[in-house]
Amino acid sequence: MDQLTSSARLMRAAVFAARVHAGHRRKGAAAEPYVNHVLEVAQILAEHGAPEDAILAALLHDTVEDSDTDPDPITHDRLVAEFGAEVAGLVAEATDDKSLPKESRKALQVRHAPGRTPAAKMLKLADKISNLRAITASPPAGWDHARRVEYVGWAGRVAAGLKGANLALDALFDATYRDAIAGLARDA
Ligand SMILES: Nc1nc2c(ncn2[C@@H]2O[C@H](COP(=O)(O)OP(=O)(O)O)[C@@H](OP(=O)(O)OP(=O)(O)O)[C@H]2O)c(=O)[nH]1
Repeated sequence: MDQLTSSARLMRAAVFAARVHAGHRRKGAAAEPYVNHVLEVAQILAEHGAPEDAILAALLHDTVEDSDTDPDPITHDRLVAEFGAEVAGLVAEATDDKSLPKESRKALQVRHAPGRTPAAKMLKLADKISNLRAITASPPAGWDHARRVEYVGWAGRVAAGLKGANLALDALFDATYRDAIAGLARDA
């Protein structure tokens, strides 16, 4: 990997993610290809001065979590081999333990946020920015108003523990959160 240019590394990660997520769709009514989300998270980071390893990890951040039932799941060791230990470590920080019940996973995201590394904080904050934008623009089919309110409130509690690593991202989260609240108020 070391001899690749940074744009070659980025494109390698983008293609890797596109292949892993080839059969995945977002939950929103528009059912966008899942890879659109990871590209958006990477774009948010690139536009707000995040380190390159965080941008690569953004492209890859759901590859382990979302391939766990595949015949050939993506493992941490595979990411280390393909993209290096730094990037694989950031993906690991952003990966939920899907063996836990959903309520525990959600509580752990809030509890673990303040102790994440700075690059992982940026990645998770950009992830929440993308998910809040999606809640406003194309809410998951079947999510009633109360469920959207619950999600937005929970995302705000996770984000509170992620702030301080990148002030521009903090400000973008706050603006996105305000838009999400305004959207919920309009729909109430
Ligand atoms: N808002 C939104 N979320 C979607 C969409 N499509 C897929 N998702 C995923 O669904 C999760 C929210 O759905 P929930 O029912 O609350 O949780 P779960 O999928 O983890 O069980 C988000 O997790 P998360 O914990 O917020 O993010 P992550 O840390 O897993 O990436 C996100 O990864 C979409 O169109 N809009």
